[in-house]
Amino acid sequence: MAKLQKLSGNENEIESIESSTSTYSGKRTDYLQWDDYFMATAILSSKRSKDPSTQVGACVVDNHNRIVAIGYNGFPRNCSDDEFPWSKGPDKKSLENKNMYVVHAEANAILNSNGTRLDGTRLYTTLFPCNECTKLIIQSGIREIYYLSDKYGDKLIYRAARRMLDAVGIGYRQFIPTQKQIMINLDETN
Ligand SMILES: Nc1ccn([C@H]2C[C@H](O)[C@@H](COP(=O)(O)O)O2)c(=O)n1
Ligand SMILES: [Zn+2]
Repeated sequence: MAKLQKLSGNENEIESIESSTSTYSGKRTDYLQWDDYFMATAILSSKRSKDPSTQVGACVVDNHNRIVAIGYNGFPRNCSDDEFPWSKGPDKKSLENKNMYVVHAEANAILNSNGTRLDGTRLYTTLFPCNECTKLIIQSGIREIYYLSDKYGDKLIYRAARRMLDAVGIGYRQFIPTQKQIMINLDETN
């Protein structure tokens, strides 16, 4: 609980005000910080993914903190989630391997940007970008990457991704949220 102090009518007397959620001005203090908001948006977007093992979400933000693109991993438009495989099949090269078909979250976000230029923007993604998405990130002008997980970081394609990002000077940083949990009550009315 935050403890605020203000000078009362008697200038020597200090009045203590207990407040948990607002400042003296009345402003809420427990509002969502920008970075948490953008990563939470990426996480929310990942909830749309049908991938049973890894759901990824991505959110692109401009210099004015406006969200300009969002995406999650899924099959291309009109490739049915009920017909294409969501497993990895017998091996990497099998037609039954989802990776033959899935569009990654970061790629979908870039493709969903609706013609908005992405030069100078930041990418918030729940998983570190692979080499293919990194090529798109570089070409689209994204300048900074915040990621939550790097669970495949040792794999060759992710090492290639880092090599490209380092070469072109795109910064990447693991995101540490300021709050662990955000509750969303879809039934909420004010
Ligand atoms: N940066 C990334 C990495 C992977 N994805 C997608 C591709 C798959 O749908 C899933 C990974 O599946 P797993 O190998 O864990 O079974 O995540 C992505 O969108 N962005
Ligand atoms: Zn990718």
